[in-house]
Amino acid sequence: MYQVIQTGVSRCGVSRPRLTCNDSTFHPVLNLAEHLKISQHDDNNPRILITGGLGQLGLGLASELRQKYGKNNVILSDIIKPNKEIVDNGPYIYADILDFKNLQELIVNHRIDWMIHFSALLSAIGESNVPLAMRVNIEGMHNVMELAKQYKLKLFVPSTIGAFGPTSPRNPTPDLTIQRPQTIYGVSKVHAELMGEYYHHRFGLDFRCLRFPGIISAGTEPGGGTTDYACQIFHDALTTGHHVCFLREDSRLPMMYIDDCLRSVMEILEVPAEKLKLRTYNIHAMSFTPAEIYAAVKKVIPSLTIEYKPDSRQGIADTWPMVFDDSGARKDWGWNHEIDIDELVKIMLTYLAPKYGKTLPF
Ligand SMILES: NC(=O)c1ccc[n+]([C@@H]2O[C@H](COP(=O)([O-])OP(=O)(O)OC[C@H]3O[C@@H](n4cnc5c(N)ncnc54)[C@H](O)[C@@H]3O)[C@@H](O)[C@H]2O)c1
Ligand SMILES: C[C@@H](O)[C@H](N)C(=O)O
Repeated sequence: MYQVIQTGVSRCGVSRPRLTCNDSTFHPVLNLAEHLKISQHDDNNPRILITGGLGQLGLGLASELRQKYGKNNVILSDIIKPNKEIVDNGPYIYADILDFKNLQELIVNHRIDWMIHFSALLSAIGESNVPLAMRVNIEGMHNVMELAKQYKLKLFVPSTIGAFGPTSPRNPTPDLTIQRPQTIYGVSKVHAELMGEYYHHRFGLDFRCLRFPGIISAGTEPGGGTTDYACQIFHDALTTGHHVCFLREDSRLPMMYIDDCLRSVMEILEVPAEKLKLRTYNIHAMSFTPAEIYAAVKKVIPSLTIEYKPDSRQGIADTWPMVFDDSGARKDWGWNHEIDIDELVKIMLTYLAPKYGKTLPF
């Protein structure tokens, strides 16, 4: 009855097996809906589907959205098998963004109103498998955008500092400027920005896009990007006491704590359309180098040591913005970050210390 096929990738780019069923009486969507009771939507709130929801950002966003719009109105999806906690916390469903018909079925059966499109291969993983990155980041995004147009969904797609390249002004980088990225990740994100804006002007799609800095979180792992060192240094500070950094000490990049990032998504989803002068905005919080974050962590954990062993990710970082100009977002819809570098260090270490059985001096 069941067979194993290979499909898509996990967040680390490895092919994952998936079970399919060849029994024609078995209906995966309806049976799962019945099982999870996800057809019982709460009130008149929007019904929201998150793609790629088991990565660094999706779980946190689902939690915020569920608090605001109701648990059963927010459906997490991915191609990864969820653990029990994820399933207990609200509706979760399998959705491969390369499968147009399946996505269409989900949107119809669950009467989806908004879509948050998180599925992607990030910068470093994308360079290690360019054909797959093209499929997931470009073909998958086409599927999502076309369905959002057909079913008149509000669509949020994140972009990134990686959507800029060596010919862009890097300090600061404005909303509208030269964009000639040199990674497949960046190329696919510029394509998503342009397609979303085209669909908005041509078909009236309510497309909203924020360019995120490198996102730093403790509760979820980063998915294979160029900014991942800025998460890893906190784990190393509390375990081995030594961090091997894959970027040079002076590589300045824009960064943001996950709470600010998730709040930015919650806010942009609700901004009245007439306030949006752009459909793609930069958002900024802080900007630091490995040497600066090392010094900030070392203030709390003086025994921490670091060595710099730049690898292929250095070549990517060298082409990215150092500081984002997000004055457009601040002016048009009131964006404001809350967490700076010292606060970030305090939050990350406070969150992670119990996990590693450590006590902190504050
Ligand atoms: N995390 C950051 O620092 C950052 C910064 C800028 C922009 N973004 C963007 O935000 C979004 C979410 O980022 P993240 O850090 O959570 O990414 P992540 O790599 O942690 O998660 C991406 C998810 O996409 C899923 N995926 C891969 N192929 C798929 C497919 N065929 N169908 C469905 N899902 C598939 C993966 O299983 C994974 O769970 C991405 O679009 C990313 O480009 C993230
Ligand atoms: C910056 C962002 O898009 C991601 N963290 C990456 O490094 O690829």
